[in-house]
Amino acid sequence: MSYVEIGNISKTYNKNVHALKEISFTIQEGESIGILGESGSGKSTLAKIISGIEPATSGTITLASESLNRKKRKLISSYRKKVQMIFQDATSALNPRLRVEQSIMEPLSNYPDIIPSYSDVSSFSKKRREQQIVRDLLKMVGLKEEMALMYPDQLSGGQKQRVGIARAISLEPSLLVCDEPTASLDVTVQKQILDLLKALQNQHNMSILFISHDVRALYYLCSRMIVLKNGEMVDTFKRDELYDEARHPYTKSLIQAARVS
Ligand SMILES: Nc1ncnc2c1ncn2[C@@H]1O[C@H](COP(=O)(O)OP(=O)(O)OP(=O)(O)O)[C@@H](O)[C@H]1O
Repeated sequence: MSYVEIGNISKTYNKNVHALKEISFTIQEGESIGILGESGSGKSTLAKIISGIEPATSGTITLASESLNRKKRKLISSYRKKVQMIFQDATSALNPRLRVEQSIMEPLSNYPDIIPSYSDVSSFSKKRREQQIVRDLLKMVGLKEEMALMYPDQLSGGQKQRVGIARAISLEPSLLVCDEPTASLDVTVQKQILDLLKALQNQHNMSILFISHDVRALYYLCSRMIVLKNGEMVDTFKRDELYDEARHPYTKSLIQAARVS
């Protein structure tokens, strides 16, 4: 059975904007799936629905055989712990008044019972435990320990995105939803972030849903891709089928656009 099952998800805004129409697909444990589509195709809407941030108008989401039932707060809370999201704009995703260490600890403070498996902290006092967890997470995302005390405006775009990733993986999610996390970064930093996501995915056997309009980023990271156009799923294929003749004309036009840009 698939780890995540998305069944006929539709989303309508203001009664007449059909942002998503009957989207269905599955994600296996440890798999990285790419969602490709131009601006307005429904990518962010899908990301928010799968992350549990926004409700779908209709359809179902199942994670490890458990349905996302938005009417039951306990289920929503357990779902949100397992599915974390990182955003395109790392600056607005971080509270400017919080130090890096506070931002990183924020999600874990909502789940005080969790002792993360990446830190051996069970016998520590609360303060020492938090310091050690922050230290371990900073290391995992390739940031120096000293950065724990900095504020977001003292960090580069790539460093902020790494802090966002540290926050997101702090709860050891099974699924990480990444909504264009590299779009506002320069090319070399983009590659570093993609490499970081790849490494974390391998270390933690995490599934990744990576949303982008950048065919090259998806090709680099994802083993399977889904193409959205005007809220509809028009194509789906494995990574090595990207350049096949059988691709939907819309997919071909996105590939062509990536070649010339
Ligand atoms: N809160 C909202 N209220 C009304 N319409 C919305 C809302 N959010 C999104 N939409 C509409 O839904 C459609 C899909 O938007 P969405 O942001 O999901 O696209 P996208 O593929 O992520 O675009 P981009 O790449 O530009 O971020 C668009 O027509 C958009 O205007």
